[in-house]
Amino acid sequence: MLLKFTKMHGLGNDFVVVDAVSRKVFFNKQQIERLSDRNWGIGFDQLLVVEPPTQPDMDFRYRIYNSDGSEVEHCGNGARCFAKFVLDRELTNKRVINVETKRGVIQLRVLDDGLVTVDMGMPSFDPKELPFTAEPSDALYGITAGGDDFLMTPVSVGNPHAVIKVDQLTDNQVSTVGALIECHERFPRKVNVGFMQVINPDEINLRVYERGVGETQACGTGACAAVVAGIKQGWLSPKVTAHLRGGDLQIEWQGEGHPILMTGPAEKVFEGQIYL
Ligand SMILES: N[C@@H](CCC[C@H](N)C(=O)O)C(=O)O
Repeated sequence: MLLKFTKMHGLGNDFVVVDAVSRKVFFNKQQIERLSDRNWGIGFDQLLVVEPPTQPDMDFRYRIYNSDGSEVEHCGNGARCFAKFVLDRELTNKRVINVETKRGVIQLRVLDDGLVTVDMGMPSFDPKELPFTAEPSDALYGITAGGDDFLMTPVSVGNPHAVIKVDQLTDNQVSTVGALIECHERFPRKVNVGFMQVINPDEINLRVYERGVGETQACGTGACAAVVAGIKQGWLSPKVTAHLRGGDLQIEWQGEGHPILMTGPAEKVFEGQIYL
């Protein structure tokens, strides 16, 4: 089968986006792994599959797969690219779009300047949500990886994140510690690992070792997780600029009972077709 796709990115976190509204498309794990390969396929961090809604009052459903073929609950940069995709393809003309995801319903708002604000839903600090094996606590949690001890905040923003505050961001720490914690036995469904350097209460530097992918240029849910973790720990204010390797995201969280808002860009790179 010849598959039409659009290559997109949000701050360098890259996606292949497929229209499964106009024509049904299904992928198995092996196909996703092959397509995601940067030498043998197209190359992407996540595959986004745009489908018709299954519930009334919803505009679309979209499914998200990591490059290792695992299906995930949520993707911040992907959500913004999804919004640009459905508008560019004229699958909708709405600028406020309600979307079903595996994590539940999210709402996307396309702004006049082309940026997209995503209502990412409420965070949860309950370790059972990630899941993470620990007793509930308001404090930081300790974890040992590679013989070293780290303090982290486990947080679910729909998908699981472990946020570690560091003084300096280093390549070695992100790749080595990130890979160890991603697959740590205390996270039975694995975890995305964020390394956050607090510059001041309104600004952070962040690198994320993503579950099922490795380090990416940017992670939208990772930025949300880092900011809400920083607010929860008293380090950050309610509106924060997150500097990622691929650029900046604006994250807002007014505290318990409020959703997280994420604003940033979405870009189309090219369209193509490939044999599945
Ligand atoms: N890049 C994404 C997150 C994609 C899913 C993640 N790797 C997971 O397994 O939960 C983002 O921008 O949020």
